[in-house]
Amino acid sequence: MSVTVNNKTSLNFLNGRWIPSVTGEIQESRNPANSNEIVGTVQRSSEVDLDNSVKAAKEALTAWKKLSGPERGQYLFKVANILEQRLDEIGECMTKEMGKTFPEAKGETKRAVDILRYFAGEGMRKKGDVIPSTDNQALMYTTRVPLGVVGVITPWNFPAAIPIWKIAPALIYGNTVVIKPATEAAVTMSKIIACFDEAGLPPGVINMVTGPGSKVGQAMIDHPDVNALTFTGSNQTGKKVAQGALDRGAKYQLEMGGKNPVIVLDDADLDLAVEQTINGGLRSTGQKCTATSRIIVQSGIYEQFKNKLLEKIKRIKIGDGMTNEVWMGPCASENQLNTVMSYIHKGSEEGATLIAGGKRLQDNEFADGYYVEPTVFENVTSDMTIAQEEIFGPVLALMKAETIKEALDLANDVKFGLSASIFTRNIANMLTFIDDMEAGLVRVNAESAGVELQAPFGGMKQSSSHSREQGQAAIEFFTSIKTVFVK
Ligand SMILES: NC(=O)C1=CN([C@@H]2O[C@H](COP(=O)(O)OP(=O)(O)OC[C@H]3O[C@@H](n4cnc5c(N)ncnc54)[C@H](O)[C@@H]3O)[C@@H](O)[C@H]2O)C=CC1
Ligand SMILES: O=C(O)CCC(=O)C(=O)O
Repeated sequence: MSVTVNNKTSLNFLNGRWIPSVTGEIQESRNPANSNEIVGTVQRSSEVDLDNSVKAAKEALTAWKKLSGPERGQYLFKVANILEQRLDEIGECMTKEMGKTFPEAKGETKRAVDILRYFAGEGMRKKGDVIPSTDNQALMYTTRVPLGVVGVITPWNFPAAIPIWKIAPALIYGNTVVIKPATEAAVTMSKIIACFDEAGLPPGVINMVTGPGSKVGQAMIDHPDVNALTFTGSNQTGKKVAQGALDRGAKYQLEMGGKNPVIVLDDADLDLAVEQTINGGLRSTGQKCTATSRIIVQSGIYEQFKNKLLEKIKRIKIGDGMTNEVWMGPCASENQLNTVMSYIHKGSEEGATLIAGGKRLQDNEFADGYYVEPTVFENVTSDMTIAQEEIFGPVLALMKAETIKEALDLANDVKFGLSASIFTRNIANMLTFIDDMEAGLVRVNAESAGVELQAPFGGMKQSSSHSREQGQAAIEFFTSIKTVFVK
């Protein structure tokens, strides 16, 4: 098989200039649908590059934070307009780089445009309150100030939306930014950063350094001039971010894993429940932190639900996300494929019953990609690894419950608490679920994934650092409150 190479090498973006890493090293980004295709190359940077970018961000801070909110907003509107003109180009790059289907990739890029516009508008909104003082001759009020240099560490599963929902609020509230994107999505990120460059943001306001998390990411965690860190990714890395930030008193925010349940009760609309379970569990090849991974079904409709689910899963078209009819693409990388396969083996070893899928696809058009069949287990018990750990792949675990109480006990019996949904027509059951489900995002008669940019997003338990991102919640992380007393 011949190797297709896109010769374009993406550079780091530092102080308003595109420059190579001081290491002189580069790293390939390959298409997970066809590993012979090199999508681009990115800089394999070092701690020195990171340090240089933080210096640039620090220097740019004074002038950037002195601009008015509406002035900063104008820059973000410009970025949004440029990005909007490139939905196809960036969507295609995303599909080729990490495998999600083109409609999903383009939709996500459009979401990034909307996020930019939302936060651009925030520049016009109030950032404080007048509070009555006990002294009737005094004026007391709150205002908000930026944190300084914000370090952004992002994963590969949402290459546009996640970086933008961190960068846009950071910038609008007057911070400057250094981003270290996941290497698996770094070519896409550099195309997005090009939109900031073309919008003419002052040099140093936004900087991008690509490279290994263990070097560049760790250097960002440890850097004394990075005032705050915002992270999305695995729990393992999240803990390192938190510990490092705590050690030096930096502010931090983490969004991490999920083990999200769907509860299907006897009175549910079964067709809707099946459709939404598949959307929530298998879209993006199950690589969302809000993806459905456990399906807890009430015993009265268990067999009926299972049969409908299996019937529908059989019809899923798998393949290269750039092909029109394809519904599910490959895993994002060989590493991720191996992780998913190891969980599938573990599921069988621990006694769950494999009732659909379970294999890597390697014949014909799948030969050079990281494809895995949509997989369903039943007879899954809560003590099994596949019922407890985040798999991040197209693997569903069916569990049976007699009552809503039992279903909720199972649903809550994990260390995570990101998202959850229930299918029922009974309002009392809906309200019980809304009250008792330990998750930051609870959804009724809708899939477990589905984040809206204007609403707070974040998890309970070990899914997050208990903070929220997006919507009005973003100001809480990206600013510091000052209480002012004037007499
Ligand atoms: N909650 C979510 O949205 C995501 C969860 N994951 C979970 O994590 C698993 C592993 O995926 P990875 O890509 O390896 O996640 P990861 O947590 O290693 O990577 C996320 C980001 O952190 C960076 N990073 C890695 N090590 C670092 C360190 N020591 N210091 C600072 N930054 C560091 C990476 O380069 C990347 O930019 C997945 O199988 C999935 O379960 C992965 C991506 C997103
Ligand atoms: O934005 C979304 O649709 C989901 C976000 C998510 O699942 C993730 O961060 O992995």
